[in-house]
Amino acid sequence: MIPEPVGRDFDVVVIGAGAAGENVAGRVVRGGLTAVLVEAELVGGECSYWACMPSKALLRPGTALHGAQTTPGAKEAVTRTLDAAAVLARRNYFTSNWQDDSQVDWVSDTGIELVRGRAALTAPRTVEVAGLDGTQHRLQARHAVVLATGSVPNTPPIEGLQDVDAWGTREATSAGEVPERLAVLGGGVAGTELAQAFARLGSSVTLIARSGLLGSFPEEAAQLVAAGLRADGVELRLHTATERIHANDDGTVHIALADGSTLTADKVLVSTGRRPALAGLGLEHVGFEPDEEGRLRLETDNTGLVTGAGGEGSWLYAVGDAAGRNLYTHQGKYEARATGDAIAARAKGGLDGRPADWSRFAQTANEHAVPGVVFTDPELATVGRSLDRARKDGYNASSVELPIQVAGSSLHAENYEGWAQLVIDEDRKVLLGATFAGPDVAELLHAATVAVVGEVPLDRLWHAVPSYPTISEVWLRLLEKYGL
Ligand SMILES: Cc1cc2nc3c(=O)[nH]c(=O)nc-3n(C[C@H](O)[C@H](O)[C@H](O)COP(=O)(O)OP(=O)(O)OC[C@H]3O[C@@H](n4cnc5c(N)ncnc54)[C@H](O)[C@@H]3O)c2cc1C
Ligand SMILES: NC(=O)c1ccc[n+]([C@@H]2O[C@H](COP(=O)([O-])OP(=O)(O)OC[C@H]3O[C@@H](n4cnc5c(N)ncnc54)[C@H](O)[C@@H]3O)[C@@H](O)[C@H]2O)c1
Repeated sequence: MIPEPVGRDFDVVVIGAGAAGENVAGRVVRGGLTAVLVEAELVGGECSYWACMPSKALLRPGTALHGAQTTPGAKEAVTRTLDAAAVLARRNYFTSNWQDDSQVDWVSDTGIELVRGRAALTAPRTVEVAGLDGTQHRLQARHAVVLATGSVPNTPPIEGLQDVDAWGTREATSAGEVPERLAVLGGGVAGTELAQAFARLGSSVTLIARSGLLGSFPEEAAQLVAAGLRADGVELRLHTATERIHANDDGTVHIALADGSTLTADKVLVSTGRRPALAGLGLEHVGFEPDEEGRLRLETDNTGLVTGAGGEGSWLYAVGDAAGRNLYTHQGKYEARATGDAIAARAKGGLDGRPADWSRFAQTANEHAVPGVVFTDPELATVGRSLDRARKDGYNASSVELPIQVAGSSLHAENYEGWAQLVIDEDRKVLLGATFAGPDVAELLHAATVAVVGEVPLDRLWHAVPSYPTISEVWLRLLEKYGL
């Protein structure tokens, strides 16, 4: 017999305790409301244990070593390759050995209630949880339910893939061993970063992508990353579909490509994109039906409020990967701050309808200034609109681009190669976007984000003098090339 659920009321029920869920719960509590977080796995979510933190921990030692190897005077001191065991151990440290105690402490210190279990909506404002300890919970939300359930990996329709013991990004980022031969399927951010990480740890890596590498980034920038991977021995099989995969008797994997070639690997990593984790959440009980492909999609307004949810008033929100706009931790946390503040304000009657752009309740940066960094070596950092996107969005846009060749870059590393681009709104003379590629350019990005968000006029940006001799001097060269 299924026991009667334990019923409790909260102002806000947040499903999913990843970065986005934690932040939305934190904001509503700060706003004077009560909140419960429901988590089926580890408090902290994908980023802490199987995504950002472990992947960057795997990449950073290789970047540091390569930095020394490209700096005469230091390179003579480098006599060995990476210590893979030490890198994996440091990665374990950064995932807290997949223990969530410190994040659980934060939740409790913040005054948020935690329920461990799998949650689903059974009616508007009603969430039932199958507790991991066997308890059934019925959580009633007075003001809002927030979906912060993250995303799940896409599985490409490749014959035989289901029968192979392939890695997803979870298995790759938590790997205990470095495979001798690794085949990576997918040329997006995850595939590119992990291909380089494992190549530098000693794997012989082949990356197979049905289109180009990092196809959503400017071509010149992506080419620098491709050159970096090739220099590390990664074989790039671009514009090549994968037709069939099967496991050999000796445990290796045979991969047949559409161009007729084949390869054998000890492990296959599938990193072919992700989609919002919305299945099994009971959304059919509150008015949503899957599309013809069986997938659920939610539309949200600029506060994260889901449009079209059944029941009285505005009560269903989605943030982070679950909202499906920008699959980045920092942007999910940004959405969570705005959504949490909007829920608290609405609960007190302090916010009616759609907030003004750039108000604290609106996720306006989602439309204009999303930053992203590909943590390969060289790095690729971009914010805002590409030239193409800007023109498609109706802007009278131009661009200016340059190789990064300033005193700061030549001091930074021998044969420093980089590329930078600004995208400019010709009508308002402000920045719409910026891209930098090159060793250690990630930290250049926030200056560009500030300029895009602040809509700083170019003739004022001219007065933002980059220190000499830093790589940031490329800003000056770009503005000079533009005509200032
Ligand atoms: C390999 C890799 C590397 C990445 N690196 C970066 C990076 O360097 N920088 C960056 O900004 N982004 C990076 N990302 C993206 C980043 O990981 C995600 O954008 C981020 O984790 C999303 O946070 P979230 O809180 O929305 O979802 P998640 O972190 O996925 O959290 C969702 C939580 O909800 C829980 N949950 C789901 N369904 C239920 C349910 N029904 N009941 C209860 N709990 C539930 C899950 O267990 C999970 O803990 C990377 C992604 C990958 C795959
Ligand atoms: N540094 C970071 O911030 C970082 C790092 C890793 C991942 N992420 C996030 O995680 C998300 C997932 O990363 P990802 O690299 O898996 O996704 P992605 O969308 O960046 O790349 C997916 C790749 O898989 C390919 N692909 C898709 N379907 C395919 C199919 N059927 N067959 C073959 N190839 C196929 C695409 O062409 C693309 O190259 C991204 O949206 C990204 O925002 C961020």
